[in-house]
Amino acid sequence: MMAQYFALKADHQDKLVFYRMGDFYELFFDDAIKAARLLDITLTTRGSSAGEPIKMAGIPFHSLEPYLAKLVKLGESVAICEQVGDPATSKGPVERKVMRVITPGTLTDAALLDDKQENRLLAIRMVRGKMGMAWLSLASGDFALMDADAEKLTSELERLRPAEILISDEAELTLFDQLRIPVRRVASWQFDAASAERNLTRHFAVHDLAGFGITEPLLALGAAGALLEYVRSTQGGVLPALAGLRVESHSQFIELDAATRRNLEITETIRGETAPTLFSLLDNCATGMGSRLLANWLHHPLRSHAKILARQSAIGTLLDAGQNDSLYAQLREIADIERIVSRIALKSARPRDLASLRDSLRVLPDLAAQMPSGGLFDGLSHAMQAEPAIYQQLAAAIMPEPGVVIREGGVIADGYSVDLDELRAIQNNCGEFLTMLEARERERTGIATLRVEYNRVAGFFIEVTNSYLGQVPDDYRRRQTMKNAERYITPELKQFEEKALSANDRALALEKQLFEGVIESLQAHLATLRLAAQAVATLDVLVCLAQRAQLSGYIAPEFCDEAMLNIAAGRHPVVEDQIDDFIPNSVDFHLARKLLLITGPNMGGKSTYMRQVALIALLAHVGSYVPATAAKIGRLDRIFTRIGASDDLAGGRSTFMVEMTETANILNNAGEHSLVLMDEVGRGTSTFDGLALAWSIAKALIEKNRCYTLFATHYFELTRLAQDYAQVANVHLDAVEHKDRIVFLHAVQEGPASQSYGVAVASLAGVPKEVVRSAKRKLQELEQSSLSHGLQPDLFAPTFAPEPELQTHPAVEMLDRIIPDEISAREALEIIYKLKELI
Ligand SMILES: Nc1ncnc2c1ncn2[C@@H]1O[C@H](COP(=O)(O)OP(=O)(O)OP(=O)(O)O)[C@@H](O)[C@H]1O
Repeated sequence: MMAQYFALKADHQDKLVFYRMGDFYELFFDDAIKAARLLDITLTTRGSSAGEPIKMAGIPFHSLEPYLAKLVKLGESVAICEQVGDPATSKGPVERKVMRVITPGTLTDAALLDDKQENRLLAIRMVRGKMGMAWLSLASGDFALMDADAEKLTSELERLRPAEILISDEAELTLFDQLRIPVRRVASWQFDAASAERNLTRHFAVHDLAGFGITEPLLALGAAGALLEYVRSTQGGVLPALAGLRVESHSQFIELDAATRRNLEITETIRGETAPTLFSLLDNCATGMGSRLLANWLHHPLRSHAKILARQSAIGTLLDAGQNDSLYAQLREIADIERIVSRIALKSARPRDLASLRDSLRVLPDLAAQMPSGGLFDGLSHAMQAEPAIYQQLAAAIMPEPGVVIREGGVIADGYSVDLDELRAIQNNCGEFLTMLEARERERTGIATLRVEYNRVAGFFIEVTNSYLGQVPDDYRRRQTMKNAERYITPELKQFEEKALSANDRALALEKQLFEGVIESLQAHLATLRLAAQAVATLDVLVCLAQRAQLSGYIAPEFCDEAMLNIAAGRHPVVEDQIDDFIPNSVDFHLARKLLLITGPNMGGKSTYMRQVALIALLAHVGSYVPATAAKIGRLDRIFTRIGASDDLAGGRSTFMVEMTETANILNNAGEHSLVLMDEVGRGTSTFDGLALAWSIAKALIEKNRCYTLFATHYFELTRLAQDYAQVANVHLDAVEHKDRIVFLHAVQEGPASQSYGVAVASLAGVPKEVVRSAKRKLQELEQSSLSHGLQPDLFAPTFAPEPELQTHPAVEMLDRIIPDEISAREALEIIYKLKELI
């Protein structure tokens, strides 16, 4: 048996092998040690191998799923090895085979998947500063490719949040080893683009991939090849039918780098929790498909105004129609068609999947009829009217409430197959037949005590007590002799016995075959069903956004081509949901006003204000309504944020290093259509360093990047930038003393903050009066001296006075004029003397 185990394990070195032995799955050797630790199960030993006791740990077969769920969450992969031979008849160990391979990125099982999250497998191929990415969500069938610059790796990982990553065994691992995502290395030849292209054209049965938008060589094709090979290996050697192939490009979406996705707390808080986030606030979707699509939309704000407006006007239509509650109620009745369809494609759908699909398809025409018309809705309605034949077939084939597993039967509806009905009738009518036979035989033979019975040993028989043996007819064949009676069988009873005993087995086998037939016939409709699923998800998200717009008083933002970002009385969607009196604030950016320096006390609301601007811009580009009274937005291509101090200790970078890396990314990439949020940049280092950096960074953003910038700072000295640059404006948040407490006003006002709040806060916090008094005196002194010397004279003037024009040194000028090939050695020497004099 161990030899069999070693042979199987050899093919699954990097996975935990669950080896079925009777009612248990056992793990051996290192797998056992690991599983015992991860699953908190007992580690034992049994027998020995190479003189060492064999380490072993096991779990009962019926509690497999929760253990799998736990392992997959921890990023482990599992190969499940079942007994496929019959223990009763096999000589030596029962034949075993790996029947299922479960890896974090290739899950399709409803029990192991998170309803609200896409589960993606991502393959990456890096070549000289570029990377090709291919990702597939096996549970939804979404398959996409993209080429990008290799430096976008972190932001892409943050955007796609894969559950598992494949890289070539030659790739540099350092890029990935800090990740908490399981990374699997596969042979580099699997990343071959040419064979991937051939495989894909064959898979989709197309001449070339131009129809998918692939007209030139893509690095991502190689990644797709490795990805599909891996998927094939986890799915028993068969590649499931893929829904299609998309090629994404950065230019479609507003770019958000990794830090920005985290800082804006789109689907995860900075601390890694799932709420409160923008997604947790907005997600009131009726279906898991809707929730996943909403998360996807939030991470992929669109650049195309036309596409945004299509979504926005659909939300407007829903608001006008006022039927959101009833649409929502209908959507609640729809199952996760998207995932069911993928399980159908993988041929792993269960009976209840088909029942849920049938029940959902029944609702769809009503839903389509109830939906408003025009715009996006026409396409959605069309997609929802999946061919009625699919519903009819499922309705005819599947029982209203089918059994959980096909092996136990009770799945195929009565009336679907004559043969099955007959087999079932035999089982159901067994008792009736026996009573009827008994009555008839009693009458025929005149033996009143004749009995027709069944037991497991003898099967069916007619029992006649010894005293009546003389009356037994000729067609009775003796089957068994008892003490006081004889047991007989007749040809009729024999025939019945055969039918009855095998009816159950045959019915189960036939049900399985019919069920597989239904799954097979659905293969032709996968695309239609997927479109229907997408349409439901889209409607769900639109209804959800419309409901939020109504509930929280959001408005439709306007878009234009001028350079502007104007939000009137905007609110932070998440913060406003959590507190009672949120103070709305406006923002107004245009060509002549591109950087806002925000000053104000701690807790004044600076971060909230900045984030709300970014979140409103983001929501607007998702197509949603936004929390404001009016908004007008010009072209936007990227959103960057540098907010808060977050240590990346695991990554070995200090707070300040993280801050500067993020800042460098902004300075290198922000353009005039970008929105940049800078929160207290420079505070991670000494005051002078920090101030100097903050100043230069702000200057670069104004002069070079020319982006829309919200720049919050505690360095009051920076407010002077407004005097130097017309595009800079100071705004501030204020706090006032009220009785014995400090009240934050949270309203953004023009001009720099007054500096005195620090002392006021100190006083309110109970700092002794004499210290406060002395601080006030010192403050006055400092203010006086800065007034007489100009702001920050000794600190700043030397560093930040405009740098004098560089004058070229005469020696350099002279050198510049020399043409070395045209001078003699003697002239050269003379020149050296002259140069010497010039220095
Ligand atoms: N516009 C607002 N209306 C009402 N309350 C607000 C508003 N803005 C912020 N707040 C409240 O003030 C708290 C502090 O806000 P925020 O973190 O934005 O301050 P901050 O100025 O960035 O502070 P720090 O400088 O310490 O980071 C928030 O948690 C929120 O409760």
